[in-house]
Amino acid sequence: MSEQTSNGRATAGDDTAALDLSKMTPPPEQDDFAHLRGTAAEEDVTFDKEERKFIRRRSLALLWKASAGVRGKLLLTAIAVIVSQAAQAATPFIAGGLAIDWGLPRLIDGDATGLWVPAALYLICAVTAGSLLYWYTRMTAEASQTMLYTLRDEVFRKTQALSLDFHEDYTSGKVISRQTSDLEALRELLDGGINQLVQGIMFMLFTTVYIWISDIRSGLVLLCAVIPIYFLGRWYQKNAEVAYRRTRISSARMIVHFVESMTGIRAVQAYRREDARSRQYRKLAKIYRDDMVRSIGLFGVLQPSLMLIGNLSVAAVLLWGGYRVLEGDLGAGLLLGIVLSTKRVFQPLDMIAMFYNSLQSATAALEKVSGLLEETPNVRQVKDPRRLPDCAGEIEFRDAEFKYSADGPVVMQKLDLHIPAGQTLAVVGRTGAGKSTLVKLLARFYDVTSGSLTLDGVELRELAEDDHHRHVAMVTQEAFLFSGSIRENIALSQPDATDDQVIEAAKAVGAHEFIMSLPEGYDTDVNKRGGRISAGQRQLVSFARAFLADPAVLILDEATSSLDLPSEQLVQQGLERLLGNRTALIIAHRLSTVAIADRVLVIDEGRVVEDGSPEDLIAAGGYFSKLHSAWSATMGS
Ligand SMILES: Nc1ncnc2c1ncn2[C@@H]1O[C@H](COP(=O)(O)OP(=O)(O)OP(=O)(O)O)[C@@H](O)[C@H]1O
Repeated sequence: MSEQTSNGRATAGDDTAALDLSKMTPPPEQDDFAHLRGTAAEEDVTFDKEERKFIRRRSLALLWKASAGVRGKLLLTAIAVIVSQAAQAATPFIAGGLAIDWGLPRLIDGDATGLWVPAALYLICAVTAGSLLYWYTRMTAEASQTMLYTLRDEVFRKTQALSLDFHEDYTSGKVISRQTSDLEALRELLDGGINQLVQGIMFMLFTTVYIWISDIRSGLVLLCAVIPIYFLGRWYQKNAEVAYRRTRISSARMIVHFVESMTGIRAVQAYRREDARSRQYRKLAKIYRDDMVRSIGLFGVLQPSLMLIGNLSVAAVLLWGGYRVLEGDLGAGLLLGIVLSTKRVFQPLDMIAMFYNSLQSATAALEKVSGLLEETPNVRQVKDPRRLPDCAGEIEFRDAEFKYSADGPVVMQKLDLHIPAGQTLAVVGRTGAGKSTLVKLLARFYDVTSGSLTLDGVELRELAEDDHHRHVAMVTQEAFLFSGSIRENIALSQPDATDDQVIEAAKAVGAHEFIMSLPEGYDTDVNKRGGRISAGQRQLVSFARAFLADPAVLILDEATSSLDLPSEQLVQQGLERLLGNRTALIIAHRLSTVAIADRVLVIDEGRVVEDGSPEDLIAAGGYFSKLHSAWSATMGS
């Protein structure tokens, strides 16, 4: 099917989807966590132990997969961080223990080694730490940006691939929130966080080791500090996990509301809903603000508490060490080194706490992103699809039934319908009758729930996706135009089309004249001033697009009253030229369209209630006959 209906669905054998977590999902009957799969539990805030484990595993699996191309780099970075931090942690001991206790007496005796040995060692450590810092900062940036690129790409690919039913529930606002604010939270973690963490831990580790080697009793003081730090960490983790999950949910709700208000700006302004929408937005923004304040508040407790523990430890080391210096048990230089190190050993805690903070935020974001990537499209291509190189356009529904969801109502009752190749079929019926559902099945936005639907005798769900794309095109009511020139918009279905082919298609549907009257003709940008075109002109561009695609079957969701009479006539002529001798299904809202149809199908409550030529149905005096009279009356005929 041509682009206009294409939702780029994923195929079963799609290997480019390296991060597609749905491939790891067991069949539902063997799945203990079916209720957490995909985006199902996205709005939940608390989980039991097993559920949390499952969600964490899924998030880590995603990170692991996203790191596939950069694991070597990450390992090298880790080694560089370790060496650099070891060098940096050694400097207070070179300045203290080595320079003062060992070097100074020698220097006083006139021995220059007392000066240059500590100086050279200090220089080596400083240069090593500095140059490695430069190198691993770059490496981390490269690795983290590569991972984010992979994730961004995958979120885009996945959301495009998911079937229409998913998007009808999930809304574009949520997708935008996943793609922007969630990935941004991850960026913060990957960009600086991990680096800081390894750096901090290593620095603390080496400094602690140096302190232990230099003086075991001061080391013991440090060990005591670990106990309150451990409990503080546990407390923070438990509370921050829930708090940050809440912020992801409230942030997504805020973005959804924003996107809806902006995409529906015409309706908002037409119905004067600006104030109401603003009020609602303010309410959601306030919830988000409060959630953020709560999570930052937790961090506000963590950070000063860590600082307090650090300062108390320094005081204890200084006090105890000072007494021992007085007793001649400890060198003054060494005490200086130990105190300096003890003070420094707690410095990275600040950084680690920050990391922990961004980790909690990123974990909550990762949970959502990994859930999205675990979703499976309902409409998929089978493993060995059937090919249909040439298509006449014969369509057959046999015993076909359809429900939008397993527990929902039957929207299309057992349908038997044969549409011979080349026939123009107008589908009419009251609102909610099931007209769009019928054509959506043919466009394969959904698969029939039972029975069969074939194109030239080939079951649609077995048909190769590209063949379906080529043979079936849908022109939607909205006639969506993408940013770019008119030429690009027409050539959307056939990017390799020559300029002559594009012009020929435009001429065929009667769009050439108005295009030539635009400031830059076919090169006019549809989103720029002067490039803005009317609803009828949009329809003509989309007809030209469909004409160029040259499908065997054309589906048309006809525009309703948005057209004035001259535009309607223009569009009508374009439509007739577009139809040619293709098979066409038109959801008809106009008398003129019904007049050119070979056959009319009246649908009511998911059933075909009338089926025949327009003349026969008018003569029969049923629903169509009444509709026809009503339409004729409004046309003044
Ligand atoms: N995505 C969906 N999920 C669940 N039910 C749906 C969905 N889309 C449509 N329906 C239901 O299916 C029925 C048929 O809808 P459909 O859109 O096919 O009607 P229609 O004849 O095209 O109406 P209209 O002329 O107003 O566009 C309606 O009862 C509608 O509520």
